[in-house]
Amino acid sequence: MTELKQFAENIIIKTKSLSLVTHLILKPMPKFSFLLLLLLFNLGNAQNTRNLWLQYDLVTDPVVLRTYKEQLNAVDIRSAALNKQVIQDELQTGILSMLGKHLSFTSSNAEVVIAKLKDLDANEKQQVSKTPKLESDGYIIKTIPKGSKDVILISGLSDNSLLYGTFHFLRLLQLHESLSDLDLVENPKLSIRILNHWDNLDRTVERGYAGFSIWDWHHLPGLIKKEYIEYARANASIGLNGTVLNNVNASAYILQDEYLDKVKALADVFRPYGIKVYLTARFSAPIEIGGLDTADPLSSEVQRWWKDKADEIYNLIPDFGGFLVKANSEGQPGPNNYGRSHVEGANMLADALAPHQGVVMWRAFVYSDEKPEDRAKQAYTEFIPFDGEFKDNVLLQVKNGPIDFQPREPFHPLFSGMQKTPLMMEFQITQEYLGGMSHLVFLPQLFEETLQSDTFIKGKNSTVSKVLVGDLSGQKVTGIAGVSNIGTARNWTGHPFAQANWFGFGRLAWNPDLSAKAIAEEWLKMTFSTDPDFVEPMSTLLLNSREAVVNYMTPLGLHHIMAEGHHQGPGPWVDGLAREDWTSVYYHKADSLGLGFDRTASGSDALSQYGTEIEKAYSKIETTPEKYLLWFHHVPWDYKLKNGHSLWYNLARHYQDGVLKVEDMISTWEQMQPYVDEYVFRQTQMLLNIQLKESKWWRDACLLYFQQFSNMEMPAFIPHAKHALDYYKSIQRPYAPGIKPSWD
Ligand SMILES: CO[C@H]1[C@H](O)[C@@H](O)[C@H](O)O[C@@H]1C(=O)O
Repeated sequence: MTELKQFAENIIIKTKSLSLVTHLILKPMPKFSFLLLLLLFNLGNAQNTRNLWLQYDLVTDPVVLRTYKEQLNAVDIRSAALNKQVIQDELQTGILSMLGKHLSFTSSNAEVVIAKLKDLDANEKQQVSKTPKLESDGYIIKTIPKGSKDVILISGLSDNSLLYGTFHFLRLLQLHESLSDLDLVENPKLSIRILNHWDNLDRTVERGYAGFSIWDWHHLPGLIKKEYIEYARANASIGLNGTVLNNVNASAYILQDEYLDKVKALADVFRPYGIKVYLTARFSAPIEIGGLDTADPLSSEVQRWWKDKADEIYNLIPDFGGFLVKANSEGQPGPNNYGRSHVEGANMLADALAPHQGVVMWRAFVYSDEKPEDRAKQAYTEFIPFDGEFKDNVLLQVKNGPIDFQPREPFHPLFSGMQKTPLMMEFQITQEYLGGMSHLVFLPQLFEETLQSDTFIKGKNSTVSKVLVGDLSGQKVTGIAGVSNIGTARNWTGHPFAQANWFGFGRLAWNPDLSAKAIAEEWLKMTFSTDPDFVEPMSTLLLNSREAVVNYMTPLGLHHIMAEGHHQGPGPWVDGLAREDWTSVYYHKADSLGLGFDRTASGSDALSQYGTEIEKAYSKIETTPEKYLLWFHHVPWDYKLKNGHSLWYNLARHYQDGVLKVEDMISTWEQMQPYVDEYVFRQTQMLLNIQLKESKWWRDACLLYFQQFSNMEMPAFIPHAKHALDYYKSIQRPYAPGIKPSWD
């Protein structure tokens, strides 16, 4: 009976969502109900992908399990009025699930003490007196002697710091790390760590591939869904502290009273998890919902309207974070509509929020209807003249690259150029240009590449990450935003591996210098298994996945050759059918001489926006890193790259390597069945096969399209090129004017 009970306990514990059920029914349960439960749930090796990285799997190594069980019996949560319950519940759920035992929460004899620095006793205070300075969200986890035994102290300055410390502590157990002699100090390097939801009020999600918006506006504020709590918990566990609820292509209605009540309900749910709510503000709201006939930022009635609106919001939500704004880009209204500048627009909103300590996150993604000579230059050209003119509570939110969330872009030149303005990074977690929910791409690799790029603004090693955290400019408000990939999909993100990108974004938001490798290992262990036979091959798979997608979509610096509108699948032959002048050649410039966009002084001169070191290095083909070659240069088809082969040969090689990498991913995954649940195994297997098909589609379509310009033989390693040709002919769309495919 004891064994059966243990067995049932383990299985039930594995279904984390049922841990409360376990709590209530295990002890008094008679024998037959165990069997019934087993039959009912028949859970086997059940990962519940809704639990994300908070699986809290039972520790299977008997030595580790025994040690943890001995070490953890009682916890003393001394402070944290606001989120004390959240901390206690998380510890109980985590420990019950991982160790199969209940913790008691008591002040006597506890092995773990969770308390703000000010609530420590004299002995504890003395033990931590030499710890480095803590920021408000920072924490320490330190083993200190107390009487005859060791106590683990989790401490910090604020309520939230204790929450973050608790999640870190639980992570140590998830990763099977030792709990002896702990001496950890963590400070977040960025103050605003935020998700941007591109969620519309009708619950569609712009560029969302994981179902509908999780915000059920219709039933709010009356119905508080469990998802809201799980969402906040997941974000808190990785250190995120804010969320913008609505799309940057905004509806003004979210600012109406009726919606603000709904927003308040969400803010109330998120507060104990340290998550602040922000909203996108539509610049023309004073007209659309305020009854004014202008939204001119210099009009006093418009200024009054925004001040009153801010007061109204803060009255409901005292810790409201502020506004995100997309202005004068892709048809959105903005100050330019009234002949005013971005600074005049942003500062007007900043004034309205300042009395409440709110911030304005003004987006630098300006993409005008006028055809610019080179879209990559536009944001820099428009914003540099305003450097230093924004109010203190304005941050300029800049996409990682100068075009638009491509599989690979050089960093945005505003990160080196705009030195007197607080800059926020904007990454896209949803995979708009990276295969939607069908492709497995581990984005922390992409994020790391941007964050560790050298801007050279204060000499070598002036990385983008240092710019962001304020080390180089001394900027006080700092931040990072990630465009969310979350939706109503049962596993939150559609592709089960897209959860890793949400997780990875959060971890990098806390510390932009973490390595993608460390993040991959953490996520795999927390989500699936700590077995090295799983973690090692799978982290290699994750870390190779980003280069695979770059290769089969846009190798060697190619960009924006995706199909028009939806951006899924290849479309080098057309971009914007309605715009004759914006046909394919705009981005890749393929012609009989070569391929690539000349952004040097002989071309659009976008390169000069990067400062002298980079300009000097990249102005010549020979000294430009090959990964950015076609971003900056128009390269002759027969130009010999470093390996001695022509551009054309190398292009084909990259496309083919991308496909081969996906084949490798499939064969690695086939070996992983024992470590993951059946459904996740099959789902990922099917998705990888779709990815393989689409990688070939990309390869064949792009190579065949470019071949008509290169006029060179398809290298022999490209299989079935002739079949692909038939396929391509069947899907091809109109060409750039004057260009005829060679097979016609
Ligand atoms: C929200 O609009 C998006 C648009 O869907 C997307 O295609 C482009 O990447 O960028 C825009 C932006 O970032 O504003």
